[in-house]
Amino acid sequence: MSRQLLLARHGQSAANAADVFTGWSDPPLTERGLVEAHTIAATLAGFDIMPDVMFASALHRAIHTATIIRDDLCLPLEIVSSDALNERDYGDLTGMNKAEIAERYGAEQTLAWRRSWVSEPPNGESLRDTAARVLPYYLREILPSVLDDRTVLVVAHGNSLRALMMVLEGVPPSAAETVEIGTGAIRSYMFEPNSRIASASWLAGHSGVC
Ligand SMILES: O=C(O)[C@H](O)COP(=O)(O)O
Repeated sequence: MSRQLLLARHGQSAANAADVFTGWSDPPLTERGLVEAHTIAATLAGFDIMPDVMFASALHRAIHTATIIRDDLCLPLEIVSSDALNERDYGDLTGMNKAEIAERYGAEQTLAWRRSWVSEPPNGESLRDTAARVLPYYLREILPSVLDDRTVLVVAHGNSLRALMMVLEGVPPSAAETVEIGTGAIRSYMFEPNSRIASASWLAGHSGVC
């Protein structure tokens, strides 16, 4: 009996390394990102955790990270991929350097675009918008597997996972900026049969650079 949900952020991408807003753009993993993906697998193995269901977004950096984890752990699984788990759409900020945007629009506005619950980047999604597409998918596709006594691994993105974590952990919108998941980090939840969360913990650090 397991009922364990694991959320892992993809390894570092080329856009993360260049400090640009990534959003729905589709850069590859860097060398460091590849190492982070292998490290996620090693960490899970170290805890004796073998996922039996795996989800990923439809973006390359998440699918590649999930594939490395699956192959390192020799798991005979198909990775279920969905764009419902994609990164928040950063709209017109996509591809722009984060430090340059902070200089142009100010640190406060940039922080609001990056970390508030309701602030929408121009032509992009707020974190609330991102939650509104992640949560139905979580309730429909992911939670039923967890409650079916599975160990479920979801490989996705900084903001699609933040949105999910906020709801799972009851973090109010006013505290949105306190929730962070770095590249290669793993958040683990154990569930009770009634779908309540019994415990939450980090299996790997959440203080990545991006
Ligand atoms: O899309 C991005 O740029 C990153 O995945 C997350 O960026 P953020 O830390 O600015 O939200």
